[in-house]
Amino acid sequence: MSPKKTSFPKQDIRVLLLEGVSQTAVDTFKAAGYSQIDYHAKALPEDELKARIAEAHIVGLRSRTQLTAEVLAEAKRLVAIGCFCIGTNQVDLDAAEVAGIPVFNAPYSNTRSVAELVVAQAVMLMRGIPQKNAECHRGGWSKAATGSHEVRGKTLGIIGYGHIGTQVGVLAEALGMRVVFHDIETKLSLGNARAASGLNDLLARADVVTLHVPETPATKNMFGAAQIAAMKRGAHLINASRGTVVDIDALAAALDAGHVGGAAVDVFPVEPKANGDEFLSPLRGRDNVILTPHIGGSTLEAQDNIGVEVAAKLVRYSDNGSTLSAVNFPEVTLPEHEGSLRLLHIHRNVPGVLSKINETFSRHALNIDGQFLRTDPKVGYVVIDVSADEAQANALKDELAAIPGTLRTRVLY
Ligand SMILES: NC(=O)C1=CN([C@@H]2O[C@H](COP(=O)(O)OP(=O)(O)OC[C@H]3O[C@@H](n4cnc5c(N)ncnc54)[C@H](O)[C@@H]3O)[C@@H](O)[C@H]2O)C=CC1
Ligand SMILES: O=C(O)C(=O)COP(=O)(O)O
Repeated sequence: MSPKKTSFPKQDIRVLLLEGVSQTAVDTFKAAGYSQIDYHAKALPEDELKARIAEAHIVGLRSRTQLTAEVLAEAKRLVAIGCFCIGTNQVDLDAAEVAGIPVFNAPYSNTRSVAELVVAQAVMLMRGIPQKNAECHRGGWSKAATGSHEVRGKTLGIIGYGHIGTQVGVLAEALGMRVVFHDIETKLSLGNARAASGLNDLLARADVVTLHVPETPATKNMFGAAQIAAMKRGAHLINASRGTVVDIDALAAALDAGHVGGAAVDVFPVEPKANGDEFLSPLRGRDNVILTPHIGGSTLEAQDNIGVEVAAKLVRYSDNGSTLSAVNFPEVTLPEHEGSLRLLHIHRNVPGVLSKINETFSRHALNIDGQFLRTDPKVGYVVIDVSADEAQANALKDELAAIPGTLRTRVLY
């Protein structure tokens, strides 16, 4: 990537990186000419987050930092947000959109890491290894096959058959498991996996149930006492999706009652804010539960790939205006604009804005080399490549900024 000049000099663009995102992200920004990088190994307390985000043009975070509407209200200069992970539920996506801020994530880079962990957990749970491990640590020794099973020939039920769920299915089939899945969308089955006829059908059949849905209003507490009761007695539950998806008290009760044979849980309704803070959960202290501190995607391979993927998307937006793969914003894929200046105009999607933009251009009688427009119900994003010098482009930018409904304007040289 060759450093390109933007209306706002690159050396003044401040990049705030939180939660110890990979060094590959820093390297990607630096290689693209961004030198002002404020790097933090941890999430920041809210007060400090507000103070730092007020100065930032680009922010990168993982799943812990909550970018609420209140925090975003402080982010007066912010042009883009990068979630260096898959989930984007920690960001108020609507508030970001109406502030004219696209949000990017890494939809694939850590999926394999989660899938490997989940399949390993299925094997461990079916063998009763968590209990045997705990017993040995206490000096116990109980060599027996009771309650210990191969996964071969057993049924894995996958709820949410997306990027992670499908990979879990493929790996599980390689171990000889039967795979059934449930999704709200019609999905192409990979291998011999089969769609269940509904969630209850899956629960009635599965020896191990694993959740891979995003956090949405519909998935909050979607796995409660009724769903747990519908599982086969002694079946195991794995949750590496989001902590809010499972009613954790209902799970604890079902484990105590022996209805659920074991569980592996990586995500929790409330997670400690920082390493070293106490982890509180009703699931603590049970030998048949594998507890992990939200590390499903935390492998060096995944983190390095995510660093490059998300930083490259942020650089591309900052340098070129492309919003390809933004999760909350009209998506525009843009060619390079050699020989033209590029004006970006983000506005509320209300009647009359486009005609005012076009009037502005016709007043200046400049040659338009390219025009790109995408809208969604809330926001319109117009990109105009124009043969103009810097002074003309800046004059145009000021006029565009004055159009009622404008959220943001930028010029890319
Ligand atoms: N533990 C960890 O460290 C990690 C956790 N995750 C979590 O895993 C989630 C899933 O990741 P991907 O597979 O990449 O997402 P994805 O978007 O590719 O797949 C999610 C699937 O769930 C389905 N779905 C949505 N609502 C549903 C519902 N109510 N019932 C059944 N299916 C439903 C969707 O149609 C989609 O097929 C992420 O959103 C994130 O929250 C992701 C990476 C790491
Ligand atoms: O990718 C996700 O959605 C995850 O849950 C991983 O989050 P993290 O980057 O480990 O904070």
